[in-house]
Amino acid sequence: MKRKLLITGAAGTIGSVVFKGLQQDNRYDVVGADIHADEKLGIVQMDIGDEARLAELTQGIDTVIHFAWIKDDGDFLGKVLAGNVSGAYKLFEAAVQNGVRRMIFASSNHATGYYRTDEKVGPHDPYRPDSFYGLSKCYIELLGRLYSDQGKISSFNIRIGNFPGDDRPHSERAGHIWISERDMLQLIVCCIEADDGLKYLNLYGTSANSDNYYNIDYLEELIGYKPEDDATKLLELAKATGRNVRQDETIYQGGQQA
Ligand SMILES: NC(=O)C1=CN([C@@H]2O[C@H](COP(=O)(O)OP(=O)(O)OC[C@H]3O[C@@H](n4cnc5c(N)ncnc54)[C@H](O)[C@@H]3O)[C@@H](O)[C@H]2O)C=CC1
Ligand SMILES: O=C(O)[C@H]1OC(=O)[C@H](O)[C@@H](O)[C@@H]1O
Repeated sequence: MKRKLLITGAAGTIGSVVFKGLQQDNRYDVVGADIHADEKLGIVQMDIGDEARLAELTQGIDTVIHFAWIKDDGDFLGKVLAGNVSGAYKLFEAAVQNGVRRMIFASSNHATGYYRTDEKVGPHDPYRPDSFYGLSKCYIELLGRLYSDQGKISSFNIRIGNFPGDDRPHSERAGHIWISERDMLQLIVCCIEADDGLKYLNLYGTSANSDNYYNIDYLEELIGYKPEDDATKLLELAKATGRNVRQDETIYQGGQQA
């Protein structure tokens, strides 16, 4: 039987690529949902704050892939807490009520953005959020930890590096954290298909960048993730062909200067 997937934020930069990729994979039946419905693309309407709609959409779902996000870090009490964090809670509740097997959450490199750029960071290093945005990602990761420890759902948090939407790295910083479209799709499939015994996982989502800030090597053995692209090489090529590469090396991995 096909696995039934729900993708939130399916009209967004990453969600649209993943939605299209998974629709073409005959192992899956995919429902794409977003606050901006798109009839042509088959994306249904859903507001992450609407509990009744979430209860409806999570029925019969095997795996939820949660990308929906309101990008406004300036409004901590409103958009961040009352929007994104509360929305994630409502989604988890609906998923658990409907017996969803696994939640894959689009976390971010900014959950640990205050590590220095000369450090190599792995999933067991302590949180070091560099913004309210990063902090809210930590909070939602821990929501997943709680539900997982309670035995209610398997919960994976992918700390995505940089996915700009045109499938190429644009800056020195991206050279350390970028992920290509095909690697993102592969990683999502690996997370969906990972052993049911894996109840909780934090991982960094990047391509095989030669200068990665993060340790991702163990993922091949653990979940079969074998990234094919390397931002460092692509940036060298870009420079050689005269394309502009932003010089934005910073003190901290998340891009903060102080
Ligand atoms: N693009 C990147 O480089 C990175 C993205 N991420 C995370 O990945 C996720 C997706 O990122 P992008 O695709 O870049 O963002 P995006 O802004 O392009 O997509 C977000 C989608 O969520 C939808 N949305 C917003 N509010 C909603 C609501 N109340 N209910 C339902 N849908 C709603 C938007 O309409 C949009 O289609 C986000 O959670 C983001 O924090 C993490 C690290 C890096
Ligand atoms: O750090 C980065 O480059 C990216 O990190 C994120 O978490 C953001 O969602 C994305 O808009 C940034 O571009």
